[in-house]
Amino acid sequence: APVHTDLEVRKEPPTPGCLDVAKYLCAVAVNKVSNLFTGKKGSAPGMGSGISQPWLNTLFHIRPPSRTTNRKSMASNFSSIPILDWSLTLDPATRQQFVSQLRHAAINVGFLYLSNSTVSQGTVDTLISYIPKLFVLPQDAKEKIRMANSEHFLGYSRLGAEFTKGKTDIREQFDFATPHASRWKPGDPDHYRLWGPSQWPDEDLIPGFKAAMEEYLLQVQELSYAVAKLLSEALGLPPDGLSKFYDSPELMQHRSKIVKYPVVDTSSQSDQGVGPHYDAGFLTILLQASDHRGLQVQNLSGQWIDAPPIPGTFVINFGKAIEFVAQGLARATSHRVVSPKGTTPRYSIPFFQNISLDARLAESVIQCNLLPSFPSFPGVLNLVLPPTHLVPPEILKLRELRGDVATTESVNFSEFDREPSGKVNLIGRIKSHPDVAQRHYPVLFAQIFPQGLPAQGSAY
Ligand SMILES: O=C(O)CCC(=O)C(=O)O
Ligand SMILES: [Fe+2]
Repeated sequence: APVHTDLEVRKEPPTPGCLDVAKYLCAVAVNKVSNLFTGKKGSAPGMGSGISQPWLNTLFHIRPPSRTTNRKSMASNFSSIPILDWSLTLDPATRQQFVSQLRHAAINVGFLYLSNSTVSQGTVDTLISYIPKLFVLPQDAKEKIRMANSEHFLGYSRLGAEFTKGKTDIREQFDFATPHASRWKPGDPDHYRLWGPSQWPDEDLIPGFKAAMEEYLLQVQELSYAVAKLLSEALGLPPDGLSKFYDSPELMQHRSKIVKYPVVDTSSQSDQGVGPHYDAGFLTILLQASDHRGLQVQNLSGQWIDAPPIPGTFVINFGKAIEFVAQGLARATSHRVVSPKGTTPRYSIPFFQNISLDARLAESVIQCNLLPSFPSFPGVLNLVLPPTHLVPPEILKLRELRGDVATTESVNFSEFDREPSGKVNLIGRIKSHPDVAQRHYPVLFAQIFPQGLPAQGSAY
């Protein structure tokens, strides 16, 4: 598979000339004025303006987060994951304390535990009680809802179907998502087909499971929006500062999966539950659904730190999309799962909060880079650009205090600098599940896998 490293994609673009700058500003102005007439929400044009993205990167000093070896001391390096108490958010006297802790976790760790969240423990316990029943369903009942049936990449993946970094991931899983009717119609881009209905196991084989999972997804979805508001404040923005990246709730779909990591015996050559990777979106909310260690998180200098299950908590981590729009201030942290030892499997339920399929992240970075460069022409600029910074410069400075981050083995979701979010996610899904892609997205499949179907997909 043509897997790019972050460094490979960041080739030096040609230096733009005055004419190019003028061309860009004209394109922005036309876009802005046409938005006034069409009533569309304003956004600076990027790829759509006929100007290449690498060049926009140079023009507006877009600097994707660096992942080179350490140059500075790691004063803030971490050896454990902070635990944040959601009940602090309920009292105006302590809310700001939570926001500060969230800021620290987002900038310096990229992971946190959340206790006392809004998700009911009863809902969690009910869902956990279904997990063993789900995996002992007869194999033909599982295959009936296999992912290959679904252009939305939802459904069952048998053990060993994926790999990361050239090695098989030893896990079995069911992908489900929040309810959604596909918006795609002929002529729409392929990535609109990414979201659509889940495939559920037969109700009479596992009565009540669908309702339990849907209730869980609903509550975790609510929590994810509430966390995004606080994260926005932690990044120095108003509570709704990230809301432009989401469509209205009925147009959004968020994805989750129920994962089983079987025990591998000591003679096994591999204990890779899932190999090192980043998550894609803004937030992942993970339920560790059994009492097994296995999740590990890479700290700033590249050491693997355990994130053991803590009863009554969720693990929250940040994905490549938020790292990109926050210009590396919030970290997408590399993580992996090591297979459990002992006699019982490890279970987990990650929930991946999506952003709008149409969100073009590079454009929000352009806006916040351009404004401080031309402080003396605010009137003119207000005409051509929305007067919003994404992350205020004084908060962005905290990135420098953190220092650089060690090189990691994780490589994925590097296309946010040029593709809409939906396309980036679709590419990730195609690489993870090439058999599904070959069936439902033959053109993109052929671009990504010109040699044909690889033996396995690479789990993202
Ligand atoms: O199972 C876990 O604890 C984490 C899984 C994970 O990182 C993922 O599927 O993206
Ligand atoms: Fe992950």
